[in-house]
Amino acid sequence: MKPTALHRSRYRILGQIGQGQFGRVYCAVHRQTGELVALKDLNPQRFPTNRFLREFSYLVSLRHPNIVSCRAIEHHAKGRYLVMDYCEGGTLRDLMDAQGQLSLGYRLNLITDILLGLEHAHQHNIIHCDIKPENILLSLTNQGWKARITDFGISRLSQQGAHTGQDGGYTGSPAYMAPERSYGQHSYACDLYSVGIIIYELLIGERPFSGLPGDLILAHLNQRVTIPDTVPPSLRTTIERALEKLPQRRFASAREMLTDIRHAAEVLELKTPQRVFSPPVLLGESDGVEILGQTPLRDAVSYLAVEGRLVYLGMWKHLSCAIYRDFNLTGEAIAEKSITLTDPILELNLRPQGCFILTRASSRLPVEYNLYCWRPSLNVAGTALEEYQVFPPLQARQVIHAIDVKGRWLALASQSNSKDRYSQFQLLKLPDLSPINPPVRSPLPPQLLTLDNCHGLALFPYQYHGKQRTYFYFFNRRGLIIKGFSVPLMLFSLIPLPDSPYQLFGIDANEPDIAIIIKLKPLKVTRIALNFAPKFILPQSWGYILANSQGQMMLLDRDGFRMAYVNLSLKITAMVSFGDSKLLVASWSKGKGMLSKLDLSKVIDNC
Ligand SMILES: Nc1ncnc2c1ncn2[C@@H]1O[C@H](COP(=O)(O)OP(=O)(O)OP(=O)(O)O)[C@@H](O)[C@H]1O
Repeated sequence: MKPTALHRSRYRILGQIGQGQFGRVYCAVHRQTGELVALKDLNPQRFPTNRFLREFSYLVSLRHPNIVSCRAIEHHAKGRYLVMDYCEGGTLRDLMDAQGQLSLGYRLNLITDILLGLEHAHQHNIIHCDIKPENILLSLTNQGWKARITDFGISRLSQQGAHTGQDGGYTGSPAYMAPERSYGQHSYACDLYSVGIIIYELLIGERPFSGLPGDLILAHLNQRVTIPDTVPPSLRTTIERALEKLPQRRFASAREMLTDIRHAAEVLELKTPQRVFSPPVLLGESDGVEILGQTPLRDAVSYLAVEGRLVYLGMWKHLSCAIYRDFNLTGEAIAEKSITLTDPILELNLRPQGCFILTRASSRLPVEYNLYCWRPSLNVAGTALEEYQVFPPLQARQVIHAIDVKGRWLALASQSNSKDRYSQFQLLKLPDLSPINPPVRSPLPPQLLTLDNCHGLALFPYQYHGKQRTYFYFFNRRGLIIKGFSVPLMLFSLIPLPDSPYQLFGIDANEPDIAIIIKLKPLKVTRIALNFAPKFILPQSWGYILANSQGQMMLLDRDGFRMAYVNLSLKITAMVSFGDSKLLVASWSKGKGMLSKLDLSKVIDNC
């Protein structure tokens, strides 16, 4: 249940991100500035005031890019929140668990971030006492992830010295706990030991010791750390020194450990900035793709769309619709209809009313956009019929549009003149195009998209002073624009998942072989390394089909985990999915075209 007092607060809650021992954590956006924050709801019954004040006092005194800062306390009817910087990438644990293999340089960058944050805390006499991947959050930057330390709930001031029993039982995590912690000693070296375990885990893929808490404590005290030969020698010595049993034998400070890591990176000739991920290992060609049928094509098809048993094929100014016997598109088409438009096709959108076609006449001035709705059908006698609607022309230099999922309204941003980067943004009722709201002046968004039948999204990617961000503005069906938030990425086009439209998929414009999944409520960003830059992105109920024009195809599940890599060996010009696991692929090679009907179910079942 959302806390009611927040409705009147400066923040609008986007969703719950997590649940700690002491209360829930929400992702919220500042209503005026669009800044994202995490609101940590600290239940006064479960979170003692002394612990709350301790965490708060530590956090406000620590201002560093690698520490999650606390900005304020927000009081509400049932308690209080810590207002904190929001980290959209989740925890380091999430990144370690994700399938994408982080490049070595990038893993060292993350360690560097943690040590920079720790150095700052130690300079303020604060020992964190619970460094572990779950307490390292990730913020998105133009260069990738930035690691930031959080959760100073059991931290201590270094002057507090060695004593036990004041933590109320919150003594840290045994897997990352330095040996001396088990007999109540705290020093900066404890935190460096925990970083040593994280390095071990990041490089080797598992922790040096495992077992129940008691076994772990004994292992930290007595067991030798064995480091596999795969670890480069320069990093082996770093780990050995960080994991020394005696604190005085470890690095003297976070700065010293940092220098050591940087030296190791130099020895290994790891250049910065590093790619985030190593290219994924190809999963091999799959012979699981079944060809259900192939039909020759006369032209190179640029648009393909399927609605029930209707298949639309678009090329230049021509659109044809093949009508099949059933939804599996079995056999040959039983009827066909086609139209030739005055101008080239720019976009096709299937809605319950039919196929909305946007064309652009750039050879005439002023440039004219035309919207049509075309609906072929079959009568009981088996004759193909058609209904056709032409909307009034839109004269503008550039038009960006999105049609509501039920085809009841159209969001339109039109720019009349190239010197003016602003556009008129308006919602129009369909089918008569009567205005819903007076036009609003806004920069021209490269993409408008509808999320559900009441809400849409406008994307505004910007670049200034070398920094890049994409702003998300939401609008409702009455044309009211709600300022959203921004992410430090250049995104020009996002695709919603059909049954979960608040999950968007896109490609980082700066790294075209990195896919981005953005969950909007609450905001969570995932980056996925691909083997290629996809040209075709087909969202499915189970995940995503990605392909390039050379026929390389990758299947991802809904969270971006790689399921399969397939080489279709086709020069693809257009593709569309139908059913839950079937594809229609239009290809063109050496003057010959082919429409292939493929079944991916075996590939999907094998994943
Ligand atoms: N500033 C933040 N930005 C983004 N996500 C956050 C932020 N703070 C916390 N979270 C998310 O909320 C979850 C819960 O965090 P919280 O700090 O309350 O609990 P915890 O670390 O799991 O446990 P504990 O109660 O022991 O501190 C975390 O796992 C993390 O994913």
